[in-house]
Amino acid sequence: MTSAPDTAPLMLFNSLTRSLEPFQPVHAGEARVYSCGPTVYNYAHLGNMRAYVFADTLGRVLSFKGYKLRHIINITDVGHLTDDADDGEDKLEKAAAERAQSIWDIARHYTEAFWEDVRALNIRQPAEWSIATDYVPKMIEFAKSIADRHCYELPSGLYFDVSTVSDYGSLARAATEAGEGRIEAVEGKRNAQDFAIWRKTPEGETRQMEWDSPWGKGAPGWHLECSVMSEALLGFPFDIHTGGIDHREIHHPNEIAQNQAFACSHGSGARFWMHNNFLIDRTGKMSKSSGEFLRLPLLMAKGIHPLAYRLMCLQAHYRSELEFSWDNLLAALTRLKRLVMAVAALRGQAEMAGTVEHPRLQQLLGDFASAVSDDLNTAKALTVLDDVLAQKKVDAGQRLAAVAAMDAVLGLNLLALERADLRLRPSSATTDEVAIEHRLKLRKEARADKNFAASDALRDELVAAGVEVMDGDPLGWEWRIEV
Ligand SMILES: Nc1ncnc2c1ncn2[C@@H]1O[C@H](COP(=O)(O)OP(=O)(O)OP(=O)(O)O)[C@@H](O)[C@H]1O
Ligand SMILES: [Zn+2]
Repeated sequence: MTSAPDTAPLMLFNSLTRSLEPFQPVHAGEARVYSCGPTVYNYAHLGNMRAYVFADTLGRVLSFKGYKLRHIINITDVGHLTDDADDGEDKLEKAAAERAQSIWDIARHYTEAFWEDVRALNIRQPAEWSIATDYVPKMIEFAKSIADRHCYELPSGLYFDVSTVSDYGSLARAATEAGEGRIEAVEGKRNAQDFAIWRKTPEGETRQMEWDSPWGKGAPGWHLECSVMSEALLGFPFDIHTGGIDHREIHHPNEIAQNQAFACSHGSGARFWMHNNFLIDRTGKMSKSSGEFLRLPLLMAKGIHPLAYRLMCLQAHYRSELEFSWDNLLAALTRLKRLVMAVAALRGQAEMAGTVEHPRLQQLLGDFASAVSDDLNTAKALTVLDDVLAQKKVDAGQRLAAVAAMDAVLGLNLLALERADLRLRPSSATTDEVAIEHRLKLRKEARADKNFAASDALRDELVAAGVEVMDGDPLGWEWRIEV
């Protein structure tokens, strides 16, 4: 392994100022990052996972730049309504009622499914997964401390008065104009954008999840949760708060308002607010509410390795919309296979990673560092990796060291994967590895006997079972992926 000759300052796009700013840590040598986590009422779709590939890449870049990373991702198991503003029902209560199941079972099931996707995408474990329901007592304390000066009570809950903080909604920019009408008209609200930080259980009803509070039985508001967990685990101000770009409009402005109220001397609570753009498909933003949506396990069932999706994300800039298409994904899979084969070949040539001394490689490491330091330009960084692999004349051990340093940022697991690991069996396949190897052996014998009719028939059988025979390729065969 080696450290990069890295002099480029880390520039990150701050949604607060809509500009690139140099990263200066609040605590010397450390980077504290909070990412809004999934609402666990359903499976995460590929779009949701883009948000965590982005947050993970950011964390990896911060580690690469030498900061000691403390990353928190929360799990929202209460409080997120079917509309991001104050409209609708709690997403988890709704799912539980529809399926006649306990909320706790639903939350556990989807949390575990989410964690599987996280592992499959080689997203590093955060320092903590903070579970919202574990923090309710702290949420009540937080709300109590700001209630007198910033909140008022209505029959439906405790509301935050957004006129009590300066510049409410400046993160969203358009919030004031778009604000009217985007929020359920609750009788007695002082401003259209005021939001519930505590929702009382309506008289005569019981909720599966409810807690006692000074404002009666009820549940916390979603925005309150992230303010409280980020403060409790990272302290105000911390360095970077991340989320999908939809959060720039309501959720994060509301978090900021609460943070301002709680700790007025620390501004918005975080120095940087960073947002990934959407994964879209032909119908627009991929979302759970839209019924059919793509999940990572579906890709795997089709025989596509999950890291091909990670690579597809890295090929685009996190602030650009990324259109999902099977062609795009299959192209990423092909690129991943090439990378894996090239690195496996290097591993075959070098016993172990050496130290990067070759000037060309040092220069490429510098280019890589500049690319990722330029607001996480992973697309460019990937082309630098290609360049390293193309330096056929340079010592393999040194190249391997450079690849290792780069893959620590890209997270493609290039030092461990073999091309055969990418050969995922599609669930539609009607044969297995043992039967395939057996047929290939028979086919080899038939060819040795010059029995080409038999050899062709065996090949056709394999094709019919979803297997491509690759004469001349060391791997010998591959699953055919039909999408
Ligand atoms: N299509 C998308 N592309 C990229 N990020 C997304 C997309 N949709 C949601 N996100 C982000 O995914 C993260 C997790 O979102 P969450 O689980 O709260 O989803 P949701 O809002 O309940 O569902 P929906 O997918 O219907 O919007 C958030 O940071 C959110 O901004
Ligand atoms: Zn949040």
